[in-house]
Amino acid sequence: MTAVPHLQIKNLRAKIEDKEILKGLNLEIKGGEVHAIMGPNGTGKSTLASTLMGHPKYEVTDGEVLINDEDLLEMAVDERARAGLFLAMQYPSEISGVTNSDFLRSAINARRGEGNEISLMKFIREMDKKMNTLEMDESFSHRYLNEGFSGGEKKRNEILQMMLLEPSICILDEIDSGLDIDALKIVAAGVNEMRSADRGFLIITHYQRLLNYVKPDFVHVMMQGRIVKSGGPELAERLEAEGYDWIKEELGIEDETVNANV
Ligand SMILES: Nc1ncnc2c1ncn2[C@@H]1O[C@H](COP(=O)(O)OP(=O)(O)OP(=O)(O)O)[C@@H](O)[C@H]1O
Repeated sequence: MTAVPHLQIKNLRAKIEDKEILKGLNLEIKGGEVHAIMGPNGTGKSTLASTLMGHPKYEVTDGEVLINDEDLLEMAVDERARAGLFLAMQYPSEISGVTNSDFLRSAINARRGEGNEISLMKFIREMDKKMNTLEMDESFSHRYLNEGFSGGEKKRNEILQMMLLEPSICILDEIDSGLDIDALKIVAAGVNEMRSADRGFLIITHYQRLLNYVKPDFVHVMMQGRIVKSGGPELAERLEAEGYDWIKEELGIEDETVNANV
């Protein structure tokens, strides 16, 4: 029996160009759980996602992150992916000259390792199946990665990648932005299909509407580079209805921007 995946973030601090963005963030995600993070613009949500994935522009200055009890921060980006971490990016990159299917197959094989590559037939079958679920036209498999994709098509493609890679800890950074209502439901169905006891999710979003379709177990509010409040789905409903002022008042926060607390 494989152990339940587990991500532990302890007192994480990170900076970019001498500006501290993450200021002692704590969070724990286990397999089977869906966590949502909401928070005002510029409070460090994407920084958290990129820091966890190992983007070199962020420097970790303190704290610890463990994935299945192993030190995530010591791992190179590809090792993090192999350890089961996945990030669906807020702004996916375009790569001209590399077809979507070549990219996806390389990513799967890199994860599976030498000698354990997926056969071409199996890959095509899997990709077709997942593209069907996401209602993506077959042409997206041979178009260059994200090149000319609309905002919503890029987001669907990120979820396609997640479905094919089958990671154990999935970070979805504003996967709902740019999606029309039908696309939102399709993407949410893709995420829900992936929910299992073997997989945990961290969903970064500004809007309750995604959480109507992907029901979170925990909702966290991030301000000034750390989690300042946690609750259940009712917290997201209150944020949608009332915004963030009540939390700032409750916690005595005068300015929610990260600069205010440097
Ligand atoms: N290269 C950089 N130099 C200076 N500051 C930066 C740099 N990159 C990011 N930042 C700052 O880091 C802060 C956190 O940005 P981040 O994208 O993590 O916020 P966010 O909570 O995801 O915001 P949003 O909700 O708008 O997506 C912002 O104030 C941003 O301007």
